[in-house]
Amino acid sequence: MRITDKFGRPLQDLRISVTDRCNFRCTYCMPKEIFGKDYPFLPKSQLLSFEEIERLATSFVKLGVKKIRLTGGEPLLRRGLPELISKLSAIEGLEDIGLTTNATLLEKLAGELKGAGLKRINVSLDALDNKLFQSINDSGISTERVLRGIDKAQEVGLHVKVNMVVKKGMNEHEIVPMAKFFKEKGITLRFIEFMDVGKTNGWDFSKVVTKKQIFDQLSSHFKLEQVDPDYIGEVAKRYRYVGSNTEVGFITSVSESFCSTCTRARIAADGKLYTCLFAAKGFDFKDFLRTGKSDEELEKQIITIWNQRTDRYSAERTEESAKNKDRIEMSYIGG
Ligand SMILES: Nc1nc2c(ncn2[C@@H]2O[C@H](COP(=O)(O)OP(=O)(O)OP(=O)(O)O)[C@@H](O)[C@H]2O)c(=O)[nH]1
Ligand SMILES: C[S@@+](CC[C@H](N)C(=O)[O-])C[C@H]1O[C@@H](n2cnc3c(N)ncnc32)[C@H](O)[C@@H]1O
Ligand code: SF4
Ligand code: SF4
Repeated sequence: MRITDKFGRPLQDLRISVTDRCNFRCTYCMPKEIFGKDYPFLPKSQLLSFEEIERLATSFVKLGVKKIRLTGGEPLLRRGLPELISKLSAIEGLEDIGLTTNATLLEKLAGELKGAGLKRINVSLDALDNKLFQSINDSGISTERVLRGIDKAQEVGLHVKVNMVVKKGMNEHEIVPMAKFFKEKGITLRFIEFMDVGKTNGWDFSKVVTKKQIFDQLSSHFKLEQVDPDYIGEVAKRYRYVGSNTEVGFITSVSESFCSTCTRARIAADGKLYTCLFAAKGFDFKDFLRTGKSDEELEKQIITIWNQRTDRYSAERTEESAKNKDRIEMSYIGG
């Protein structure tokens, strides 16, 4: 079945945040001043169980979802995650499962994840320089540990891409070193424009490094050619280093919105369904599932929500909306 929203955009991808906890305190995502020792993270009873996630995912796949991405918080902190991947891998009609992670537990878990049916993984790393990386993640974890996780993932046969958030004054000088390093390794690196997700990360237009600025830096070191998208609605704009098969990508939510082809639904850590990364309100599927609703009722509810969807936050972003509009925090919704 294929369902569409008010702008004719089909429902094709589902991103599921499996925990709101993280062992990093990236300054642009979970600043320590807000997410401190006393921060009220969700108790386990308020997270969807694996059975609940499986049930929801099965309904979404029936309604057209082809791709599921697990995220967080840090998804590898959720105990038994490979078990969830096994359950999701068995859903008929689901073509792709991905995981987005900070990779601190990847060296330990890569084999199990692969064994459970995971094929690809996106690792977040914002700098090679260890001091700088530690000042960004604010948790003392080293670049080396992330790189060991990446090596292990490749060793067990997971396809790896790397995500780098670029923020003015934070890590622009790491753009070229990161590109060189991952080009050598044959790993796709994607540069992400700093986004105004949530209300706690001190976002400001002046701190955004745009795709054009990043591209200009790269162009003085590498020759790049554009690559056509693999499918409509692909998040990253892709380029290839001329003469190789290695790619770089740009995720341009701020300078070039991609809302017109957005096919993504999101289930946050608290079991609420959001139809945009920048939404303020979600529909509580945890409560819905826990009050004994049938699969038919579940599917009807998803259809109703998707049919009413009009989200296009990035396309409409203004200084005013970025400052004042309420929106869910990144660590709940998972990017
Ligand atoms: N504004 C916006 N940003 C998005 C959207 N989807 C993903 N992103 C951002 O893109 C960055 C990379 O996300 P990933 O978790 O690696 O997922 P992906 O890029 O869809 O992964 P692939 O399937 O490998 O292309 C994160 O910062 C996300 O928040 C979207 O629909 N809107
Ligand atoms: C919220 S994290 C969750 C998964 C995992 N903890 C990780 O970092 O990969 C998902 C992605 O969102 C990105 N992200 C977080 N905050 C962001 C922001 N304000 N702007 C752009 N990307 C952001 C992260 O760099 C990461 O690639
Ligand atoms: S970006 Fe990922 S690793 Fe960093 S604080 Fe957010 S959830 Fe944690
Ligand atoms: S801003 Fe919202 S509607 Fe636009 S691409 Fe991102 S998630 Fe989709």
